[in-house]
Amino acid sequence: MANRLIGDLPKVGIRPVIDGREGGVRESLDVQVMEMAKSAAKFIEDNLRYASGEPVQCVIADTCIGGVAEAAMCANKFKKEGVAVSLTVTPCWCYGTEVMDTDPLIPKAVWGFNGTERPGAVYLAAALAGYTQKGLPTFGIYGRDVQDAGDTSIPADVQEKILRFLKAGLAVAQMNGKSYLSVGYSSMGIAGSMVDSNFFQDYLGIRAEFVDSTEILRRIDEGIFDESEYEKALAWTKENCKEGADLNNPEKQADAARKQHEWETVVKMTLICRDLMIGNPKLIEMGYREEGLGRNAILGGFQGQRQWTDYQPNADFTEAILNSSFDWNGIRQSFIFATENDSLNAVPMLFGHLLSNTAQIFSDVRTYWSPDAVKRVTGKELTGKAKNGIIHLINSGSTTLDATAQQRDAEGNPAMKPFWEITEEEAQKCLDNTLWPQAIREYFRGGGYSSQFKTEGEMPVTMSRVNLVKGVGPVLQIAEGWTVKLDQDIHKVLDERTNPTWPTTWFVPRTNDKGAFKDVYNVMANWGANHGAISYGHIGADLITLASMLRIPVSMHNISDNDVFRPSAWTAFGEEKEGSDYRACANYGSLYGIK
Ligand SMILES: C[C@H](O)[C@@H](O)[C@@H](O)C(=O)CO
Ligand SMILES: [Mn+2]
Repeated sequence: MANRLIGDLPKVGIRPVIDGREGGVRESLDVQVMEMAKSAAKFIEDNLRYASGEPVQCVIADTCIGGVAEAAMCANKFKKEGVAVSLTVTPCWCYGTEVMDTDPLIPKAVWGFNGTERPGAVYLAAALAGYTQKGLPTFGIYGRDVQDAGDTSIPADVQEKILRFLKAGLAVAQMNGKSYLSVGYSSMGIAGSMVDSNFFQDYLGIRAEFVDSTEILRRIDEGIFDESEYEKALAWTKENCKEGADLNNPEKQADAARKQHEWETVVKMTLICRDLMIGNPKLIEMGYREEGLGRNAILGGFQGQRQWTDYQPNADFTEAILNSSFDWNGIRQSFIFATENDSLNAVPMLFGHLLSNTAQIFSDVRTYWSPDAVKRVTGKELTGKAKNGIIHLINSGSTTLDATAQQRDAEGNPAMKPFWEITEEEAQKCLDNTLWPQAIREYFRGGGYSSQFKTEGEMPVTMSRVNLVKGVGPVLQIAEGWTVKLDQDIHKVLDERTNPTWPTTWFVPRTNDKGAFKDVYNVMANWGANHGAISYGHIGADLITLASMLRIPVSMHNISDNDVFRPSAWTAFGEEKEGSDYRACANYGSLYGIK
């Protein structure tokens, strides 16, 4: 397990704040306050991991913070230690603005212990008023039930909020300073593939890097890849990636020599795209230092259609393998690599990956199938979760093989797990449940191999998407729901009406009878673009928290109001949560934008 990007992993800073009155009050609290910080740190280190697998690291201030000097000492320590998210904790009254964390770029929360002997919760209210007055949005955490003064346990509702805040805060920190790698540029007029470097820079702290697709040809032609890894990768591919039926018209079918060439090319493309993203020390040894350094890319996309795919094998294999949690080198952290260079779908994939540590599905949000239409074309009824209609998620390339639903959670349910929990057998099953048919040459003149599978199980998932709206900026949409397994007869008829060489996921969003979630049809009708990013698990509430940190308003979601956790200042923008979110995001503006 290793962080493969340049830059240290961001740490969580814990700030124990205290009533600074020495000569009785402070002394009576010092131990308890520091204990609260230590128990928070232990809880965090035991429960959270970075996407690269390491346990999250905490740093605690050297002393409790009773006033501005100790606040400055703490800020100094945090800077040296690489703290990027801060959690202030206290069971007692402290001096609001005197002990605050004033770094505007660090996501921050204050946990005020709900006791009444020493009023932590009343400090919390004073502190949050100060943060709001100074334009430093901060999350307030305060347990529902009063605890006894000596109680060092963390109640469940507080635990949930701490984890939600930190997952989102660490996602903000992990992406900051990294790159989006655009291989090629705009694909078939898809607006999301007209990569907006100002959006990436201002909202995410990510630089957009552009590499023309000819660089891939150069590296293939000049042998700028690790030849020994290529041999290993090709042998592994031959053994583990079974070729599917060639559904091209006979006159369009490639001959065996061409097919062999295409396999070799797509394997080389995979190595090269990965090297472009994160570099490769082997290339440096080979004398290609510039290439070997890579581009520090935490996400990327491949234009493909059409200039590349009209001429060369498509990148479906490359994208699918990079987005999976395993390859010829074994089980590893998945990459985030969008097809059609749809950067606005790569971003929610990155959000999902950093929040859940799992591989992500990229898909066209292709068809809404009503129960009546399914009945008409198959003669059969949709049942179970699917009974009110389904959305067909399908696309060439990019869908992670983890989405075959061959991994199992602790209870034996289908799952997509963080890579360190995936077993060799599970990875093998994902591969065994995938075929690789030749690309349909009417679409892909240069050929290539698409992954073909269906998501064989019911899993909780969350679909999300960023859209850029002129005059507003980015907005995020979120739909929690489930993948569903259809009767094979229904699946076959519906799948064959589309492109049966591609991976299929049947999705049912959770509906609630109102607005965009009135029914399944309305979810599809309200989706802002042709693509969706689908993450394992119900992570909608985490996405909402993350979006608020990045000042990206959420335009559509089906999360219960009780789970919406945003900086306390949002309440000052009105009671109706969607409107207040837009106003708050507009007021604070992008996190990294220089105005
Ligand atoms: C082959 C086609 O051009 C597909 O790539 C197309 O349906 C899309 O995926 C559009 O996003
Ligand atoms: Mn597409």
